[in-house]
Amino acid sequence: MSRPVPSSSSRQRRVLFVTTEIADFIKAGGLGDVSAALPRALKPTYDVRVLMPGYRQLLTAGRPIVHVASLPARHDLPACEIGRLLCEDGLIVYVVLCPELYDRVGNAYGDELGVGWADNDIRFARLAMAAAEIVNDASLLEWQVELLHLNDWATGLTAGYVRWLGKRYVPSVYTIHNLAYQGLFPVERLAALGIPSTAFHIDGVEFHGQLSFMKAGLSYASHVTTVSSNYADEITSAPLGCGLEGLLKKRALEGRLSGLLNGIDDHWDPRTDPHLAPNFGINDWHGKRANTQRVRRMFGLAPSSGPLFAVVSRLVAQKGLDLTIQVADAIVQAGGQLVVIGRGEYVIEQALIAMAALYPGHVGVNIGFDEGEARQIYAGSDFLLMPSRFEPCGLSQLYAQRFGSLPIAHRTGGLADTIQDGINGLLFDDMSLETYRATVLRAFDLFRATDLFYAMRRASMAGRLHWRQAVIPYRRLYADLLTEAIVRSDDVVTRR
Ligand SMILES: Nc1ncnc2c1ncn2[C@@H]1O[C@H](COP(=O)(O)OP(=O)(O)O[C@H]2O[C@H](CO)[C@@H](O)[C@H](O)[C@H]2O)[C@@H](O)[C@H]1O
Repeated sequence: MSRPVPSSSSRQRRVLFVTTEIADFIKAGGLGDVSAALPRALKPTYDVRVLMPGYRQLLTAGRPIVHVASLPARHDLPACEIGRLLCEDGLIVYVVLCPELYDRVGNAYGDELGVGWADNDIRFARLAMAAAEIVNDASLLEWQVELLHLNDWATGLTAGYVRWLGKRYVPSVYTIHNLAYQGLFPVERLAALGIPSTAFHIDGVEFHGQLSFMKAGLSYASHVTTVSSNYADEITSAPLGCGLEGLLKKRALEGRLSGLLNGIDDHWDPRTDPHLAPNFGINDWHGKRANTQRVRRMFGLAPSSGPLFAVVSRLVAQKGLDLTIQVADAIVQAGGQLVVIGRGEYVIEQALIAMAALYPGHVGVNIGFDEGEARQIYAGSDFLLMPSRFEPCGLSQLYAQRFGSLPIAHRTGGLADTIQDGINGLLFDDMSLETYRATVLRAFDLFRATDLFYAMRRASMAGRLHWRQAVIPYRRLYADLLTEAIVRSDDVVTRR
């Protein structure tokens, strides 16, 4: 309690960014990257602080955590402490300290084998309730939250708790990074989680007879965003609306659904990335080739002058790995090679291992999650395969482009917004094996047309979608919501 809270300019408005991953400490996918980059990009303008669960990865990161507040048990949510951790660059991360819920071996959502924790409703309701309590009681952290920014289903209940417990209106932004994960639980859990039964209706948290954390966020947040404008459009109808298209369409018509494209930050730069040997920039194709040879060695591939294809992915149905497994033969027959790093569903892992066994020396698979290796693969590959069935934004293709690896992707979601066919990658329109295979074979022609290939590589490396630009619409949205809050708070006080 004794450490002084680093002061912020009094003119900066206070934003609590609630998330379940941050790449500094724990990352399961793109949410971890965004949670590390977006609050930092906002910091020059807003006093943004992060709130997240006190996973083992944070407790053992070697950074001091100062206890700043205690919260009582509520319903079946255990009592917890709030700790404050200061990142090296000054970003403040508040940590919900509740060892029985978070101090476990595994990732943010499940055990080492990827099996979701059975008490995830309690785990993430505890996080959401902590956020709402911080919003409600300015004395807790001696820092009055003026705006909440929530991310994905695991934080969705926060918007509900703020409304149910709230003494004042606090505007909230709810960002959908992936609508397919909804956080559905049996209705019988309402009381345990402290959700009023009156909220269990079609305009509240009910989804086909179940409790939906995702829907709490969509129903109660002041504004919903997602991570590309194309995906924002796609989710207002079936099938990508995942059953929530009606509500999302309504939010869109109210002007309360926006697609704000993700960016990438300075850490993703082949000229300086410490994982690469050697570093390289645009036109240093010799340096890039040295990284290709290194990846071949890492995966035990034979020497080759053909193109190297890569996959860096969570291994889930969304990412279309089944199709990539079916084009492996065409890649090898045409003189190419393929490397994969990924972790996820057991069936997909096993199918990839079986694929690698069929093409020794030409296809390599690493079942794992390794940031350094992922970066080496982006740097060493010529093409990144991303036949996603849907893709809210996608960061892998952006990293690949920056590292001079041309993405080959399905024209969907953020992939369509960030890849220009024939300029900085290749796109195919329909999600069929034939079209995908034809596009992969197109890549071989491109690889042989050296001038065009290098021109595209240059274009992809130069086209930087940086968080410095990507943050601008978030700043505007925050400003609009804060202005609107002045009016709404009077209204809420009158209604209560
Ligand atoms: N085996 C492995 N080893 C090391 N690193 C690995 C890895 N597998 C994946 N990664 C890394 O995980 C991240 C993946 O991010 P993406 O945005 O491409 O997809 P994801 O589906 O996780 O994110 C969701 O949220 C983000 C953020 O909004 C959206 O862009 C996206 O469309 C949505 O599905 C990248 O940083 C990638 O390098």
